[in-house]
Amino acid sequence: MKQYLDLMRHIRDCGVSKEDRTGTGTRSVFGYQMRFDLAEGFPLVTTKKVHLKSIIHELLWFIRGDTNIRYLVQNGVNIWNDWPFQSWLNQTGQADDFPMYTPLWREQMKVFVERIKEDEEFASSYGDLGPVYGHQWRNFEGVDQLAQVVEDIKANPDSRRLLVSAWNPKDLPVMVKSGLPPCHSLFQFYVTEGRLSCQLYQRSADVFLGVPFNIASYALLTMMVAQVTGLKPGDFVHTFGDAHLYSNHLEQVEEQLGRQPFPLPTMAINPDVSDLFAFRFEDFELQGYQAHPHISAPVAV
Ligand SMILES: Nc1nc(=O)c2c([nH]1)NC[C@@H]1CN(c3ccc(C(=O)N[C@@H](CCC(=O)O)C(=O)O)cc3)CN21
Ligand SMILES: O=c1ccn([C@H]2C[C@H](O)[C@@H](COP(=O)(O)O)O2)c(=O)[nH]1
Repeated sequence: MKQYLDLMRHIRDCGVSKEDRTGTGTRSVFGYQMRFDLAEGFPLVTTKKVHLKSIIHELLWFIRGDTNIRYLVQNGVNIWNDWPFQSWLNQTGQADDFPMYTPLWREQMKVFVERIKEDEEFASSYGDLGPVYGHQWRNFEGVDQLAQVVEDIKANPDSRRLLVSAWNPKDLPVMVKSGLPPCHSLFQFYVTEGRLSCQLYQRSADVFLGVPFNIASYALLTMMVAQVTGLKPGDFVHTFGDAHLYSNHLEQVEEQLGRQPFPLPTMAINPDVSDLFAFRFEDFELQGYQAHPHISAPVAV
């Protein structure tokens, strides 16, 4: 994963200091590109341990067209909880009693997550993130973009129009209110010599926390779409708008840059699945993943 370490080093050395919505402060560059040949292994960061389970469940959740955190928390994935939790505290007048990230806040988060798991009605009132990725991929103003692009790849592999957009300007105001406007905003497929490549445009990237997830997620999506269209996985090209390191991640970045990457693992996918919408968690097996210990960092909200 030299590409990823190079990106972190590039931002550290060439980035400029930039304020941001969360008030945390960043070092940032505008415009950058990485490329991963999926035949060389599965691009999961090895210089810190990355929790792949969350990535697979999140991707399956997007593909289902789901936008409620209930599926995620029922599968032990907690990466999307902060936003609905905080918004529940705000809506129910509890925000002052549970200041963000205090031990009390964390305790109350557990209460919230348990209710999401157990109480379907509560989950539908407070667990929904609004029309985020899953919604736009499967139902962008009534269009199932994901089903359509799979059919288009099969029928017309030379097409230069194989795009899926999560960026729906009409839905932006409501996304801003109940979650976040999409960071991985648009992706395009490309077929040549029996190989399927995918390029993602990511408008905004938290390079330490979010990007290892984003790379693995799109690499996996590319492999899945390749399998169901009878192609071999090609390159995953990752293009960035505002690529940043949060100022409270800089020590963690140094620690990671001091580590030697391990060889990439491989991803085995159940070869019997031929429908993109039929994949289950059990269909994926990561093999030979060797990684340095996990490094934790606060997520900017
Ligand atoms: N500031 C910010 N960065 C992000 O990466 C991000 C957002 N906001 N908002 C929406 C989603 C949610 N994503 C997240 C949220 C949390 C983690 C996180 O805390 N990761 C830890 C633990 C992961 C685990 O529980 O397995 C990590 O060390 O990677 C990662 C990505 C990516 N996105
Ligand atoms: O998949 C994701 C989702 C989010 N992020 C990061 C990028 C930014 O740091 C924040 C979003 O804040 P905005 O002000 O809306 O840009 O989340 C990511 O890296 N990957």
